[in-house]
Amino acid sequence: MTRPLVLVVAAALYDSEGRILLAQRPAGKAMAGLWEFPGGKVEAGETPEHALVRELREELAIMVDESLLEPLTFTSFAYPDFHLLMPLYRCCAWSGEPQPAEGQSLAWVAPRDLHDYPAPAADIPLFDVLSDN
Ligand SMILES: Nc1nc2c([nH]c(=O)n2[C@@H]2O[C@H](COP(=O)(O)OP(=O)(O)OP(=O)(O)O)[C@@H](O)[C@H]2O)c(=O)[nH]1
Ligand SMILES: [Mg+2]
Repeated sequence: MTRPLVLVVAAALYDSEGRILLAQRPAGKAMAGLWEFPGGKVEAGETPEHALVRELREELAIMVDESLLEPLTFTSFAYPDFHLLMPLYRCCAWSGEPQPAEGQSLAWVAPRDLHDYPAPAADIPLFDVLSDN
C-alpha cells in the first residue's frame, strides 16, 4: 500500500535539570490526549529548521535561534493513513517561557520517566533513545 510521506519536525527541549518538555495533544486533534514532542508539519518551501522555529513560536510562544537546534535522531513510522518521517532536534536554549499557546497541557519529564506518558506509536523509539541519554 502506498501512503503519503509526511515530514514533521519536532524538538526535545531540555531544561537546566535535564528534563524534556512533552505536550499533550489537545482534544479535537488526531491522537488527542497523547504526549508528544512540540513541533509540526514542514510546509512547502520551508527548511526543517525554519518550520521548527515557527512551530515552537506558534505552539509554545518561545523564540529559538535556528543555530541552536541540534539534530539528535529521527523516527520513520507507518501509520494507517500516512508514513511519518520525523527528525528530532535537541534544544537547550530559547527565549521566553513555554506557554500552552494552543490549549495543550505541558510537562517537564525526566528522561527515565518518558515511558510513563502515553505517546504516539512513532515516538516510542525516540523515548527509548532519550531515556538512555
Ligand atoms: N508534533 C509532533 N507530531 C507527532 C509526534 N509524533 C507523531 O506521531 N506526530 C504526528 O505528526 C503529525 C503532524 O503533527 P502536528 O499535528 O503537530 O502538525 P501541526 O503542528 O502542523 O498541526 P496541524 O496539522 O493541526 O496544523 C500528527 O499526525 C502527529 O500525530 C510528535 O512527537 N510531535
Ligand atoms: Mg504540532
